[in-house]
This record gives sequence, structure tokens and C-alpha cells, in this order.
Amino acid sequence: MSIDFVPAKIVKGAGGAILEDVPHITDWLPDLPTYTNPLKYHPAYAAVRQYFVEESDVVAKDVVVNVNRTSGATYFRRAGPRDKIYFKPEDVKACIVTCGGLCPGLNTVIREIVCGLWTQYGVREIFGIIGGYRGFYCRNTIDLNPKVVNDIHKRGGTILCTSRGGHETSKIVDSIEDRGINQVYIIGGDGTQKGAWAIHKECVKRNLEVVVAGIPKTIDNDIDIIDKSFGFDTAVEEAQRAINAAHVEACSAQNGIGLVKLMGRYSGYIAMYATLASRDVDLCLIPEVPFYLEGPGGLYEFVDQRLHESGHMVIVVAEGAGQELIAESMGSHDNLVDPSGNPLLLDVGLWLSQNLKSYFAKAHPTYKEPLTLKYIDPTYMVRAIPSNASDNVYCTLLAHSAIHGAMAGYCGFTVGPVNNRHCYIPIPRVVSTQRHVNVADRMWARLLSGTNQPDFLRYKVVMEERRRTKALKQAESKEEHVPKQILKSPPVSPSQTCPLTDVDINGSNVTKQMKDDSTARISTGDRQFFPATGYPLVTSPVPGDPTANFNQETP
Ligand SMILES: Nc1ncnc2c1ncn2[C@@H]1O[C@H](COP(=O)(O)OP(=O)(O)OP(=O)(O)O)[C@@H](O)[C@H]1O
Ligand SMILES: O=P(O)(O)OC[C@H]1O[C@](O)(CO)[C@@H](O)[C@@H]1O
Ligand SMILES: [Mg+2]
Repeated sequence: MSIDFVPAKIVKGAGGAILEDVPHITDWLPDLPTYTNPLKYHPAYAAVRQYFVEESDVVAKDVVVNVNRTSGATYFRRAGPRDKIYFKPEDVKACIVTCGGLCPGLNTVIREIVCGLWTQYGVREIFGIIGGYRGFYCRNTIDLNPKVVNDIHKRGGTILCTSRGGHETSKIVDSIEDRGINQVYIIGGDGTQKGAWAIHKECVKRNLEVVVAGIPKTIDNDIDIIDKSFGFDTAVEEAQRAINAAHVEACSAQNGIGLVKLMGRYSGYIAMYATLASRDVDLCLIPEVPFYLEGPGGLYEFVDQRLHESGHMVIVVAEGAGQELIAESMGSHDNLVDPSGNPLLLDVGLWLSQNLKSYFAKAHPTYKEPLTLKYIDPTYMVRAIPSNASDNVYCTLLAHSAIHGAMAGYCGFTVGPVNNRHCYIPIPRVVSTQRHVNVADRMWARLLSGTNQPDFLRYKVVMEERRRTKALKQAESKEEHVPKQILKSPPVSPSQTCPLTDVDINGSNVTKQMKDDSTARISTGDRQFFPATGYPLVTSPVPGDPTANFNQETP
């Protein structure tokens, strides 16, 4: 399916400001009437001065800027209620759908959309689409009202159920047309938002009086532009319970290792924040920092050292970490995908457990105490719980921002906070890049300074060495002709550094990124250290533009 992900509207403001605006229903239906926002007469809201947002109110994408480069800055349209709305409340037929994986807070968002539409705008026809996108065309809807959703925020999951795959744009829009729906609220991750954009485009093509509003959901926190996704804080908090258990297990044994796997397909945010919050973690592995096991600077060396020093350790690994290494070592090149086309991951937790156990059995056969490794996989437990208090409040704001936008005729947007202010962001802007942990940022440095873990700088060199040895062995055993370039390339010396400019993670080109830091660096051999602490300085590659997520990173 090819969808045009070009941002809809770029508006140039005075002074060189650039507003990345969202579509509005009058873009294709210019003669629609407007109505006074009923919130003007609402007992709660009418009392609040400056409750309404001006049409010219915008939010800056970046708040930390270079004083000499302030013109040409990017802005998004500020979210919130408008004076005028484009839907008569009694004519609104709204529907809500949840797609993709679970995330704490889904039910809260559903509840708040229903209650917000009902109590603030007087909307009475609200439907739930059951089971994700495919529910539009193969399931009946359910009626939603404040009574039905009253308690749902106390439960994990989604009362509407969810699914992957099944996005058939024309069937979905047929169903929207047939049911007379004119507001579509779509809650889901990057895939879901792409689907929402396709539905929006189809509605425009058919000249329908329909607005599509996206509410971003991802436990991995990998949606770009917005500050943070709902449910993320809850997930980090819940992950502490698993880390605590791992720590207790590890401390209670000689050579005890507690290994915890957390979610994070491409982005290691949960692992990173759970590590920073816990302070019991000795090693945090994330997809953005490829690691290796053997040799100098490798994982085994560090584990050896840590067990020697303290007798126990805790490792936190994001599910997407080390995928290339595991695939190579298992000779697995299946490239299996889920119904939405997302790659199915190899189990890094199991793989790491097995490898650590066999390494220690071989390397230390005479250890008085053998390795005691406990592997905890709380991934689904972490995402299946209800959202915590702060996520609940956040979900309310998201839901309210979405309904204000839809009532005001805005569409094709993803709603979310940018620098703590809620905005309407054009969907293409949100889905065109994925958000990753910026390992050149100070937050990752904080983690490294806490764990003192290896930087795995020699990753690329080690992988090349492995491939070379493997190819030679295979060729020898089969007495095959060894490719010339393999014989020619000399064995890699252990002190050789890893060039950081062209490593490829998850299919995307990555470049070395080192943000200038006031901290001076000194170099010792092939590794760099913070002079004050002697802790290694990470120079691992990360995907994307080094300054892309500047705002969302370290305060
Ligand atoms: N490019 C696309 N165009 C249209 N629909 C899409 C696209 N990508 C994904 N979808 C649909 O969006 C829905 C959710 O996608 P996906 O399973 O990738 O989850 P997600 O929204 O990214 O959430 P999660 O964070 O859990 O992965 C699926 O029904 C899928 O078919
Ligand atoms: O097993 P499922 O439902 O496909 O979900 C697993 C995936 O969903 C996510 O939580 C994203 O929502 C990923 O972290 C994880 O890989
Ligand atoms: Mg996704």
C-alpha cells in the first residue's frame, strides 16, 4: 500500500517561523457552517478565564535553541478548545478504535474520550469498534457512554480489544460511511497512525464530512516529536518490581546473576529509565548499542569482573537488543513478521542466559560456586497493568485535546505534548521517523556513569572477525574455495577500534554522533574516558540525526 506521508500544510509566519499545520475539514468542504462552542456555557469551563485557544497559538518544537539561529524555527498548532466548532453536538457520531499492542492507559483514554464528548460537548452517539482496524468491517460496534466506561481506567488492556494487521482502507472507510460516523478516534502506535493517515486521505478523496484524530500509544516510547507516550511511566515503575526480584535473587547466591528482559523493539527507553530508576542494575543492553560477548571490552569480560568484585549482578536487556548477533550465532535468517509486518524478535533473554551459563561452565570449571542465573521475563506483565496516577492524568489531557481538535474541524493529526504543551502534529511528521535513545546524550552518559558498563566500541570489528573465522572454518570443513577477500583481510587486532560511521542497525543507516560536551575527553588506547571519573565514554552509533530529539532528551 502506498500512502503519501508528505506533511499536509506548511505555513510561514512573520519573522520566519514555520508552522507545520494539520489538515482542516474546510480544506475540502469550504462552506461548512460553524457553531458556538458549548463549553462557553459549561458551568465548569465558562468560569475559567482564557480557556479557549487562539487560532494563532502555536508551540515551538525546540525550546533549547542556539541564540544565533532562532529564525526558521518549527512550530505546531496548539491543542485545546476553540471558540467555534464545526460539528453540531447532536449530529456527531463518534467512534473509537484501539490498535497494536497493549499499553497501560488505553482504557483511560477511551474513558476520557467518551466522558469528554458526552459531558463537555453533549455528544450522545459514541461507538466502540471492536478488535482494531479489522473490527470496522467484520464486527458489530458497541455503544459507549459514561456509565459503560465509568470504571474501566482501573483495568489493564483495552475494553475494545486490539489487533495487528487487517488495515483495509477502503473497507474501513466504507464502514465509516455506512454507519454515518463523522469523528474517528484512533489510538495506537506508529503503525496505527500510518493507518489513521490512510483513512484520513480516503475520507478526503471521497469528500466525506469526517475527521480522523490520532492518539499516540506506545509502551516503547518510540513515537517521535512528542515528549513521552502514555503508559511509559507506569511501565518503568512496574519494571522495578522485576528488577528488585532479580536483585534479591542475585544477592542471595554466590555468583548470582539476575537477568530481566523488558520491552523495546527498536528503542531501549524502558530499559534505560528502569535502569536509571533502580540503581541496582549493573548492565543495561538496548537495541541502539550493539554488544558482543567475547574478548576485550566484551560482555563476558565485564560479567567476570563484576562477579569478582561484588559476587552478584543484575542485567537489564531490552527485547530488541543484540538481534543481529543472535541471528548470526543461531544461523537464523527467517525474518518472520507479525500480521502488521513488524519483525518477530529472537529471545535475547533466553539466548543470553544460555550463553552466560555455558561460558561460565567452560571458562571457570573450577569455580567453588557455579553461576546462579535467574532469568525474569515480565514483558507482558509490565504492559498489561492499569496506568498509574500521573499517566491517568496524562491520558485525560490527550483525550480532551483530541476531542477539542476534532470538534474544531482539525483532522489527520496526532495529538501530544511537545515541550509540555499539547499540540496537533500532522501524522506524517510523527510517523516519518522513529524515536531512539540518543546515546550521545547526557542521559545515556548518566546511565553509563552509574553502571560503569562497557561501551562495546569494538562491535563492528568483533563481528567482522567472527564472520571471517566462521567462513574460514566452513570452507575448511567442506574443503571449499575460500573467497579471496576473506583470505586477504588480515585478522583484526584486539586493539583496533570500531569505526563508528557506517554501522547499520535495524536496516537504517546510522552515523557516529558525539554531541559536543563541555567535559573534556582523554583517550587511552582505543577507549575514551571521562577524566574525572575514569568511566568509559560511550561513542556508540545511534540512528538518525544527532540533534533530532534534542528537546526530548536530557533536561
Ligand atoms: N503503513 C501502514 N498503513 C496502514 N496501516 C498500517 C500501516 N502499518 C500498520 N498499519 C496497521 O496499524 C495497526 C497497528 O500496527 P502495528 O501492529 O504495527 O502496531 P502499532 O500501532 O505500531 O503499535 P505497537 O507500538 O504496539 O507496535 C495494524 O492493524 C496494521 O495493519
Ligand atoms: O506480542 P505482541 O502483542 O505482538 O507485542 C509485542 C510488541 O509490542 C510492543 O510492546 C510494542 O507495543 C513491543 O515492545 C513488543 O515487541
Ligand atoms: Mg509500532
